[in-house]
Amino acid sequence: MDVKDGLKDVVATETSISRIELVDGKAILEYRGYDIHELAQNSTYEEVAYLLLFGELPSKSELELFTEELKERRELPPQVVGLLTHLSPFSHPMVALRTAVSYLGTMDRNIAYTSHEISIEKAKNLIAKFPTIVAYFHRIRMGEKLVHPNDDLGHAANFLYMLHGEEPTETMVRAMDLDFILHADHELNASTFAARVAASTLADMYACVVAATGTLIGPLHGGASQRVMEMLREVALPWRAEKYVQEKLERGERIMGFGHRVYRNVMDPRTIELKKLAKKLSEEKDSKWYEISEAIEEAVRKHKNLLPNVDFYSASVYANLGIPDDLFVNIFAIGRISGWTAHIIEQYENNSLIRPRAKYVGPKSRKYVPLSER
Ligand SMILES: CC(=O)SCCNC(=O)CCNC(=O)[C@H](O)C(C)(C)COP(=O)(O)OP(=O)(O)OC[C@H]1O[C@@H](n2cnc3c(N)ncnc32)[C@H](O)[C@@H]1OP(=O)(O)O
Ligand SMILES: O=C([O-])CC(=O)C(=O)O
Repeated sequence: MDVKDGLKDVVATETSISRIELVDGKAILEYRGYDIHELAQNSTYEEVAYLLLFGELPSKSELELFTEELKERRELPPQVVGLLTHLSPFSHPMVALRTAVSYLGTMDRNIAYTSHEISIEKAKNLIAKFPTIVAYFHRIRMGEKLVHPNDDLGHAANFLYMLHGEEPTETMVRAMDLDFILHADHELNASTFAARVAASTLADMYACVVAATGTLIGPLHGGASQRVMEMLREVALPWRAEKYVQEKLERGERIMGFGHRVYRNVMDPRTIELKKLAKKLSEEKDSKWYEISEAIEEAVRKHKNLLPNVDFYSASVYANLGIPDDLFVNIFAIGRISGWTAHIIEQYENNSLIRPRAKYVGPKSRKYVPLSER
């Protein structure tokens, strides 16, 4: 039996949602056939979420309808708000998010149905409610009054408004929107795979999304950006980056926000966009985080020849958007929920139970010893 540790390079399914291809030392990332750089430049998160769910870019009227539908679904049932107020304020916001998702499932009479129409309804509901859950939990734990969704604002602007309690600037809105677009999908990453494993048993969509959120929080996946921010704070000054990196590598420790299972020695196309965004925000807000990030990037390239991944420059972007460190992974989830739900639907519609084999390496054929003789 051949074992592929971590399923490295194993092609486990077919998908028409996103494509990653490495060509001549460059990476291509496309959502439904559209290049990520073009989407980053021209699109909005609502449009990208529609594209991921339905496979095509929406017409003007389709986009207007979809945007309206999301707005109508933003508010949380009072029971979910009640749940959030009962959680420990010390709970990680990602744990609160997955708990709220699970609770939403208890309120859905159609929970067990996996038909296309019903699944699309659930997906719209989750995409619309994710920002509200995150913003509400944050305000509740801080002892602040809830700021309800504002129908005059788009998805990204409304999230920042609910979080901070004031309307964000044009630059902040564009930055948040772009960040959501860049995080919306990424082929068979660990959290999407977890969602698809759950979906392959025909488990309900809430269960699949709980599996995905539970997987994203890990520091080797979406949880890395929070650790990147801890590192930026620890380094504190750009000139200290090189020594910090060198010593960390000498101790055999990993530098968070670097390395990638698929983009090995190839720049993640999202990092290119996020770095530009981080630079732009640093010019308008605090330049410190970007400058430290650049110094760390240079040092890691020099001492380990590793490239930054999507989580690296996200950290300085979020810091300049006034987002607390422990909400970083939730921001990732707000973007990724469209991709997760699209993958869950794709799995339901072309399903085969995901159940690989394991090579057994423990002791074999042992004789049972009665308790009294042990
Ligand atoms: C959204 C996302 O999920 S993006 C990834 C976010 N995660 C992180 O940023 C955490 C830090 N990065 C990592 O731990 C890894 O790069 C992963 C988990 C992302 C990918 O890991 P894998 O594909 O399994 O690569 P693997 O762990 O085999 O590493 C290959 C080599 O690079 C090294 N390496 C990989 N990433 C790092 C890192 N961040 N810091 C230091 N060394 C690293 C490994 O030590 C190993 O070196 P060696 O060959 O000298 O032993
Ligand atoms: O694809 C991966 O392994 C991790 C990643 O970059 C993502 O989920 O965005």
